[in-house]
Amino acid sequence: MHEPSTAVAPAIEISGGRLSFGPRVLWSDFDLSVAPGEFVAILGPNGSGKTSLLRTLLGQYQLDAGEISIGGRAGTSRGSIGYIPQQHPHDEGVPLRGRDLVGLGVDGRSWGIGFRNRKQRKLKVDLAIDQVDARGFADAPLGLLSGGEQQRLRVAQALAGDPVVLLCDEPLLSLDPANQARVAALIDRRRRSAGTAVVFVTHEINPVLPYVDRVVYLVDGRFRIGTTDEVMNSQTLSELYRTKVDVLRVRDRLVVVGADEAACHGDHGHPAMDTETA
Ligand SMILES: Nc1ncnc2c1ncn2[C@@H]1O[C@H](COP(=O)(O)OP(=O)(O)OP(=O)(O)O)[C@@H](O)[C@H]1O
Repeated sequence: MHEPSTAVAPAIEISGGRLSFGPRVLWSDFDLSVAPGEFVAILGPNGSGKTSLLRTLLGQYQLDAGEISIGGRAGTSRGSIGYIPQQHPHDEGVPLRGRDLVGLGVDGRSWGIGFRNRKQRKLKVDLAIDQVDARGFADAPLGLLSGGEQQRLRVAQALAGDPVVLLCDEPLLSLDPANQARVAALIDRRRRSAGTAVVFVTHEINPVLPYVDRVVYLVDGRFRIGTTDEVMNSQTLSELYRTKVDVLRVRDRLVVVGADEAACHGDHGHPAMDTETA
């Protein structure tokens, strides 16, 4: 497991956080401190508030109560956060090259238009492209690239601004297993080399299992935060889902049995995790 540093300010600190929409409280009394370089997976059934947690960190949703700081500074500051969305293929007609997409991540950091800054901008873009091994296709039109190639460029875009925190919203969805492994490894490499804290929303923990330091598991207003072993066990998930859930380790994968049914029959309305088919 990655050893988080204790000497520096947390990359993310949420204390006493509460978020609700009308009468629905997604979570309250939520305390989470994420160290630089730490990899935190956010799990839970559909509608449990995973994306809303990311949106709160992005400053798009305001807490009803509690406080957030990023990199030791109160509030959320867009410049210190990188964001990787779900994989959505770009249309073939999109008039952007991969390099242009990555450049948008650099421009978010307010580079000027002078000659020197143009040169620095190009260096930054090249570096980000190299970090995801995308030099071979970065100049091709985005719409002609595979889903995995596009997603690697989105990782580069999110990292181009040297963020303190990298927020990932199911970035492996609809990628094939080889590309899932590749994108997950890229994110892991970055947090180890640059101390970027990673908050990774996912329905499927297995592709990131080797990298996860801690899990935040949300179910219907309840949550548990701990190491993978502390959270991903039969007792803890049965308590969270309020029904019998079994967590089995099969080779190097986790198989969760019973959570899908619990989510379908509970208030959540949709299946929870697809690890049963893992
Ligand atoms: N802006 C909003 N206004 C009202 N309700 C919202 C808003 N954003 C989210 N919600 C509600 O909050 C709940 C949690 O949504 P959220 O998208 O965070 O869940 P999730 O765990 O990410 O789900 P999924 O796995 O389906 O992506 C849902 O019931 C959703 O309808």
